[in-house]
Amino acid sequence: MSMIAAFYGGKAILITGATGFMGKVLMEKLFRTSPDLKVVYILVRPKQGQTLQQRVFQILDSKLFEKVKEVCPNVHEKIRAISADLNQNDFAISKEDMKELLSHTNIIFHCAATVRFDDHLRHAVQLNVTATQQLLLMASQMPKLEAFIHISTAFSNCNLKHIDEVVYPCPVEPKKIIDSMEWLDDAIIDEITPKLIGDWPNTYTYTKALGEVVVQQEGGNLNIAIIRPSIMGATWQEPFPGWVDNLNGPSGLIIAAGKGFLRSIRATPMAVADLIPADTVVNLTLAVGWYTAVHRPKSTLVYHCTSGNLNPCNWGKMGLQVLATFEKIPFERAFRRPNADFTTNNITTHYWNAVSHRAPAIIYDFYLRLTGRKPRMTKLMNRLLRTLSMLEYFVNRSWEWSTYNTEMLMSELSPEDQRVFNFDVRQLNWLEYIENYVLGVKKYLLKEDMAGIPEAKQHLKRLRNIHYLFNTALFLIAWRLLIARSQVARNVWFFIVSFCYKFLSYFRASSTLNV
Ligand SMILES: CCCCCCCCCCCCCCCCCCCCCCCCCCCC(=O)SCCNC(=O)CCNC(=O)[C@H](O)C(C)(C)COP(=O)(O)OP(=O)(O)OC[C@H]1O[C@@H](n2cnc3c(N)ncnc32)[C@H](O)[C@@H]1OP(=O)(O)O
Ligand SMILES: NC(=O)C1=CN([C@@H]2O[C@H](COP(=O)(O)OP(=O)(O)OC[C@H]3O[C@@H](n4cnc5c(N)ncnc54)[C@H](OP(=O)(O)O)[C@@H]3O)[C@@H](O)[C@H]2O)C=CC1
Repeated sequence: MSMIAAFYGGKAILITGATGFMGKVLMEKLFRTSPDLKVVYILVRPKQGQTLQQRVFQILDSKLFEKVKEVCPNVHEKIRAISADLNQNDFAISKEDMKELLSHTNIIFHCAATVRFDDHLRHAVQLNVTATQQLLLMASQMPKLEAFIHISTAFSNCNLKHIDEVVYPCPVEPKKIIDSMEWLDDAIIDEITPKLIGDWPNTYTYTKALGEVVVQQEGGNLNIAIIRPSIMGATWQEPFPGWVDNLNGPSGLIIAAGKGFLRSIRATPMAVADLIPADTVVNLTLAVGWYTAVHRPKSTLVYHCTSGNLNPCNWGKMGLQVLATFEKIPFERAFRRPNADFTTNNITTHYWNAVSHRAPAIIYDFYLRLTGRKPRMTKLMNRLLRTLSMLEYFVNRSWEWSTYNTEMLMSELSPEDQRVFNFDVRQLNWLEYIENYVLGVKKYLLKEDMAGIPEAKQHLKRLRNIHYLFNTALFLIAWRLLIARSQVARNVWFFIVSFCYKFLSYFRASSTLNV
């Protein structure tokens, strides 16, 4: 019997960010392994055109929850969606709901965050720092609370090269940042943002670092742990391989490459691609929840959920495997044949962006205009280039994350828990994982049917022929223009033609002799 699964039985669990990528995988695993848990409270913000219940049903109706519905048929009764907006005071939770949360909650998993790299500092601070502070305050009023698990990111200290499992101080105290956001106007915040974030690459990683400091400073007597996942990718094994439902991290780029839009990316092939499957993160998170509640460590422990130091894979290997998978499992209606490459300096990056990204987009938009349709490719391409420029920081550097706490926790688990809540990335076969990831992107993100693969392959063959035809025509036109203008080119041309003629004459003469 799994001790961790048994621990969550009968518990009231509060999850923020349950409608997000990690939150869904976390809920799924909780219900599948501890169907006898008491209730899962989820803080959900109302979305235009969707009630809270509709949002919950949409999640439960997805393929991700198929197994859960078998082991926990009354799962919908155990999820209690609470209307909440983490941007508001007291999260805009009603008095009755707040009372219920405060009096019942046993464990908190704080996953909600803004993960946008380019978010305005005010918004990023509000969600990633102030909301964390407010949640801690709520937690301190929960008499039955056993553990508070805060999800951060391994990149919260990406301004360092070697990162230990400790909370690092920030140059400006989070409290001062929170205060200043209250009275500074947007224009001034825009102006001081680069100075404030200093050597952090974006507001996301900076505010996640501030969030950790808040957790450490304001955790009081709570049993707290911080988990730092690296780049969360599709599921590895559970509930099935390849599940993914948003475009963050590599997923968006896999689509862009598979559809033929992405032709080159500025990346260092040998840099470590620190991907971590979402189910691995969730297994560690649940194990940490158990350990923190049962063993009550004296200080706040930080757990790195990374792959680089235990089972490293680099971007070169990952990119090649992604491309190899497109050969077997192509995406439908590709714009061009998937064929991307890495560039390593500014000049080649600009060159390939112009030749392989912007030029085809302009040509295609021209064609759309000619055929009376609305041009859209240039806009899409500009968006892709903007995304690439934001991700570049992470694919041209390597970091070392120590994993002492994570390894310690692994050794604390019973063999059964090590199996059921497996977070040992040494067992991960990257090539297999990446193939399943690409397949998952096709099935769950693009919603493409596997039956369409032969047609997709045919389409790619047509694109290849068009590509050859286009290149040949381009070469002939260029050559013709060159010959018209340059004596040297003419001489080369006559030399080639006479050489070919002589070769053919010789070949014909020798074949006649043989007869
Ligand atoms: C020697 C060998 C050579 C071999 C060569 C082989 C080369 C092969 C290459 C092939 C394949 C490539 C695969 C591997 C490459 C991997 C690169 C991976 C990079 C990973 C970097 C991760 C960084 C990790 C940091 C920390 C991790 C975390 O803690 S948090 C999670 C990370 N957060 C994110 O990823 C969020 C990023 N997104 C944003 O910040 C914003 O969305 C944006 C700034 C990118 C865009 O903002 P914008 O306002 O313009 O748009 P938005 O409103 O958000 O969306 C508009 C439309 O664009 C779609 N969208 C959104 N995000 C993405 C995305 N990441 N990629 C693509 N498209 C995206 C969105 O859905 C919208 O679409 P519509 O609804 O249709 O309008
Ligand atoms: N994805 C990754 O690669 C990594 C993620 N992380 C961390 O893991 C955690 C989960 O990330 P992930 O699941 O990918 O993120 P998602 O963007 O998929 O999910 C974010 C969640 O936060 C919720 N949320 C955002 N704003 C509010 C608000 N104002 N009020 C209430 N809820 C809100 C979202 O709700 P809604 O559905 O309404 O938008 C959603 O449920 C985050 O803390 C992130 O920093 C760490 C490392 C890597």
